[in-house]
Amino acid sequence: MSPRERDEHERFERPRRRGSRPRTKDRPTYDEAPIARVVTIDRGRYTVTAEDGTVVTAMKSRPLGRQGVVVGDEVRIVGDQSGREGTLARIVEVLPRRTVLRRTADDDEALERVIVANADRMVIVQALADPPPRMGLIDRCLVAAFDAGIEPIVCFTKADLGSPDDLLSLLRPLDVRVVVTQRGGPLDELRDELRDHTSVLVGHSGVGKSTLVNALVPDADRATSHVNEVTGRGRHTSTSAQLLALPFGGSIIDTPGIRSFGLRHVETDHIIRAFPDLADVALDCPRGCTHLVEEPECALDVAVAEGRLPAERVVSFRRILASRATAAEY
Ligand SMILES: Nc1nc2c(ncn2[C@@H]2O[C@H](COP(=O)(O)OP(=O)(O)OP(=O)(O)O)[C@@H](O)[C@H]2O)c(=O)[nH]1
Ligand SMILES: [Zn+2]
Repeated sequence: MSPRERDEHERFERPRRRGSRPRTKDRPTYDEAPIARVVTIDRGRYTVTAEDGTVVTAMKSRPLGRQGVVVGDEVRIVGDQSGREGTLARIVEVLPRRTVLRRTADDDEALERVIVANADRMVIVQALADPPPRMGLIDRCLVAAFDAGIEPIVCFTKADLGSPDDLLSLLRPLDVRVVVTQRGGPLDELRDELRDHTSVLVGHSGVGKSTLVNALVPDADRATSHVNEVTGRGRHTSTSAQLLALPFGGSIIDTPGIRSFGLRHVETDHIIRAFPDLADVALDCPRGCTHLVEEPECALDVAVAEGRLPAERVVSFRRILASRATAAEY
């Protein structure tokens, strides 16, 4: 460690008291350490971008303890932030997360894992054919988005191979926005949805995510190889999500690692929040009502019978609720 680095170390590690609201005696504060964003993670090495765009490799430092750091996190870093090859900064603090996308780790495991932090939009990518679209999978992604308070949109790809009409009629009662794309086709509508947002892309292998990402971020490959220069590791060994800045504002987080969304942790209350009209009516439900079709006195049924709610909206909401219980793997 150079003398300059050591100085910086001490400056940030010395506990400081602030004004009238002192922190715990032994806990250092890093309020002046620069903020960076985690763009990808590979075997304990965190690639972060500083506010000026410098790409820095960092590791977790002791003050974090067992706290997780995920892609999309905003962190404070100390140490060498030059980004030069072979240098390593340290992550000393994770800033409060605005959103977290999580999943139950496994069906036989009660653990929840955070996948991505601070996304405010989820793009559910499904091909119209090859591989065939699966409404059940869209439903499960919607549940995950509603649970996390992340606004979902559905992006149907490969429009040259199939028609979106049937799926559109299934989605219409859910009030979810949809864009339809095809390779080489216009992307203006999708760009409008992504601009100035942090969007997490989910979808299984082969749906055309890379094709989309490359069209949206023309230098995505270059950015990836730059990361490789820094970490000295190959892209394909990583199962981490990766955050890419969009040239028109905002960023996207590609998630090759998401193979499944265990959804056992998701509570009905979290889903119904995304359906304000139903939530209003459900205030009249008996205590503990699950709002599922077998509930004898669910207020949603009463409202449908009295013409206060469209039946198809309640049916769609129940399909979403029920999708939590279906197989996690996709
Ligand atoms: N016909 C057609 N094929 C497409 C379209 N978009 C992508 N493809 C093809 O579909 C295949 C999968 O596309 P990718 O972009 O690699 O899909 P991905 O979702 O990134 O898949 P992984 O890389 O395995 O995660 C490739 O052969 C693409 O050329 C499209 O709009 N129409
Ligand atoms: Zn009910």
